[in-house]
Amino acid sequence: MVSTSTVVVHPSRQSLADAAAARLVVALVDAVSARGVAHVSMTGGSMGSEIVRSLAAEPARAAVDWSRVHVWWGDERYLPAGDPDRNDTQNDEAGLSSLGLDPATVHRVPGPDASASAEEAAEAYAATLRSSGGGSFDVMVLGVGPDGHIASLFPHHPAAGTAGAVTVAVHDSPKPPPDRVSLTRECLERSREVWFLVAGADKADAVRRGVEGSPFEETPAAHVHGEERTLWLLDPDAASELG
Ligand SMILES: O=C(O)[C@H](O)[C@@H](O)[C@H](O)[C@H](O)COP(=O)(O)O
Repeated sequence: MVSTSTVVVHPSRQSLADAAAARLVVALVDAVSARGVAHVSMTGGSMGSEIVRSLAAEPARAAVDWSRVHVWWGDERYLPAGDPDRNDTQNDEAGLSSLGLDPATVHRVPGPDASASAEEAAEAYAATLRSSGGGSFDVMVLGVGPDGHIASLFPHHPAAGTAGAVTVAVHDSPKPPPDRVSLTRECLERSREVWFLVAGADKADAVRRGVEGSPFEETPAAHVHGEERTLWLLDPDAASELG
């Protein structure tokens, strides 16, 4: 059972980030009170850091028992730990490390300093997902590329259609850097809620295709839904081509 998409347009990029952060606080509080633990998957890209920056400034964040929150990433650039181009590094710099998370439940994808290949890193991340109760997320936060990619699942890319696995190594990514590790589509969908965070006129066509429908090979974002809810959280520019 997958949910239909709900579109929410915010007055600006900043209010999109702020509202998404507030929404995430409530989702995490509810998950911890219902199940004693919360699993959230964060994203790279500009909006991935914007929501973290807003979260770090959100007064209500104090309501979250961060020691019970597991943080994952929908994808990671295959670069050494601490590399400025890694998604987790950029999220750290935006304030992730100031939230009070337990480092043991911040699950970082191994880089070439801790694995022999992106394939080995993907396998290790999958093993962590299996052993840490991940692979079933309360919230899956995803940015969307101008081409309709999500995580590191790119249109017409051989890795995008990977089935029967929760992670995949991606090479020759059309968005640099070329080597990455990504959750697969079926893993992304093991989420109670999927939230697409999208801002900017350059995404308007991808948003239209994502919301109104397009083949997976052309628009992976159109084929990832939450089990309970799928939200397209947009600024006016990103929503500008919706009917
Ligand atoms: O590793 C990455 O590059 C991201 O995970 C990627 O999927 C990103 O979320 C989109 O490309 C949107 O990025 P922007 O919000 O910066 O356009």
